[in-house]
Amino acid sequence: MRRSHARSRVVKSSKSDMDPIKFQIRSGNRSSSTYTVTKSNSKHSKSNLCLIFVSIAVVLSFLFICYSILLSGGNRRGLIRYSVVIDGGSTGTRIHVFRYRIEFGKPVFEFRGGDYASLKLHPGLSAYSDDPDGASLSLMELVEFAKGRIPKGLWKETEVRLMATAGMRLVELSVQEKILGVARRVLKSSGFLFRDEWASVISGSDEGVYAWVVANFALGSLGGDPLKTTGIVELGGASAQVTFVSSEPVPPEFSRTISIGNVSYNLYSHSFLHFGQNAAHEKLWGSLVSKDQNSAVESTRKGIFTDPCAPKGYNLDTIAQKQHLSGFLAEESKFSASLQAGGNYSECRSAALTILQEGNDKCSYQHCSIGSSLTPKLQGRFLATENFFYTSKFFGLGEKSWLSNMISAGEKFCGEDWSKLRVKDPSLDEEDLLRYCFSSAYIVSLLHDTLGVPLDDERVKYANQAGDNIPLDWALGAFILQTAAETSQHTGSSNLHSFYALFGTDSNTLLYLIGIPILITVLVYLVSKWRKPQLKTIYDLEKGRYIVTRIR
Ligand SMILES: Nc1nc2c(ncn2[C@@H]2O[C@H](COP(=O)(O)OP(=O)(O)OP(=O)(O)O)[C@@H](O)[C@H]2O)c(=O)[nH]1
Ligand SMILES: [Ca+2]
Repeated sequence: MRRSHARSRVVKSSKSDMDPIKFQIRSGNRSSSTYTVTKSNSKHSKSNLCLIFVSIAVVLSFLFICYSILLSGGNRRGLIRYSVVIDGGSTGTRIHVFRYRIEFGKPVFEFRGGDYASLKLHPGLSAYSDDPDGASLSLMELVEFAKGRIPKGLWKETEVRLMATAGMRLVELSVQEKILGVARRVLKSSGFLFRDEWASVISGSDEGVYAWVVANFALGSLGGDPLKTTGIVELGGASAQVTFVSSEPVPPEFSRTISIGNVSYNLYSHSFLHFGQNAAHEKLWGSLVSKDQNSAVESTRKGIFTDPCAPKGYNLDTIAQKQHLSGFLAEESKFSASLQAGGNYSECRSAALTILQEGNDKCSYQHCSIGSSLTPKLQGRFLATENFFYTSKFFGLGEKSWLSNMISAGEKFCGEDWSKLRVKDPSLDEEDLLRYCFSSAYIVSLLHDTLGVPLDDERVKYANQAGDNIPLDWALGAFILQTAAETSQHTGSSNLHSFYALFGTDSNTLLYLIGIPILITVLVYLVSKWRKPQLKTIYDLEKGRYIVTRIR
């Protein structure tokens, strides 16, 4: 844009060899004048340009890294995972919520504080045999408990599994499927990651292996020398489990092999269904009131049966009624007997042994221990969990010689008058208090009379947690095995883990390693922009003189 015969001169600023861009501006009635806007010279502009590119590139890479971390669930969250296991037990259903980290491709478990929470609701799933839909209420309450402990953004990648045990094994298959169907509906709509096959009744052998895994994880022997591992013997409500590394040959139906890292463990693992403490006690009562010829105890007078495992003065009518109503009695044996409390520990112990040996006559091995199953001679150290722990704690038994002290504690408790026992423990539910007489006899009969553990054997200790207060609950073992297997599958493919491996795993480190260089670059760039303004001199025709002006 330019006016005729106007003079236009272009003066290059002596100060810099910049290429001029010329244009004329008409301002009002004043004659136009020519300004020279000069581009910065190529050298200066090149350095600014590459500075701009560098800072943009670095800022973009920083954003990409943040984005990829967020995409994988956020920095700390990208390292954090959750998992949920529901234990469908005979006396109750317990949900376990686990939080863990992936570090260098390996899962890191803590099982305390915010890393672990559990809630148990009564009754167990098998109690809903007549009303399977009723099971949904307690399952939904358990799911809400878990949701309250997992960030909503992670629900869809959090796996939930329901594993039912002895209580459900005792229920007919068709009823099991109905109850599992209800559970699957609830878990499918929970918002967590769930597949139908993740709700099932697990085998007793699996339950024993999982209990063995958490015990040895807690003791730090998982992954080490098989002969330095610790066995478990677990006295549940409906079943009892025995799992340990056996150097004796083990028939295939009792043999389990698991590998941790490059170590293989050849385990004996078996769950004795119906031989849990509550189931065995029910069996005792059933044999007392039925006319069953091999009843655990003889009747004193016609129709009057004495229960040696009930302290004198305890009213057994409710128990007898319940046995009768629960159909525990064989059809042909009409309910005619009445029960009276005998309170005699040694008779109770021999009644317990009779129950433990039920089925021995059908033994197909060279020798059977419990029922018609084989148990190799126990070797190495053992942790005795669940009812072994609860009853030992109730009697205040120390670790030392706890098994032999169980006898004297049981003799005292069973022989005491019921009214005195009630006064001593008024807060306890009557049936729970009553169970301690049978339990003290059943424990000695199971470990010593049946499995051959010497009364003063210090290799067997009772416990319900180990190591760093890790609960000895088989559900934790199931979670450990499941997570370790999944993580080792995924580690290879996830470059994010190698990213963390490179930059370490702590979010602060990431921040420093990436954030500071960015900051420096941006500061350098900004300072460079704010350095003293680039000035240039131009000749103003109108004013007829040189003026100094700044480049934008
Ligand atoms: N005395 C006492 N017994 C308990 C306590 N908690 C659980 N038990 C008993 O310990 C046994 C096993 O506990 P859980 O594994 O929670 O019971 P469960 O899973 O419903 O039973 P199973 O299906 O046989 O494993 C059962 O006989 C319970 O009655 C407790 O606090 N005190
Ligand atoms: Ca259990």
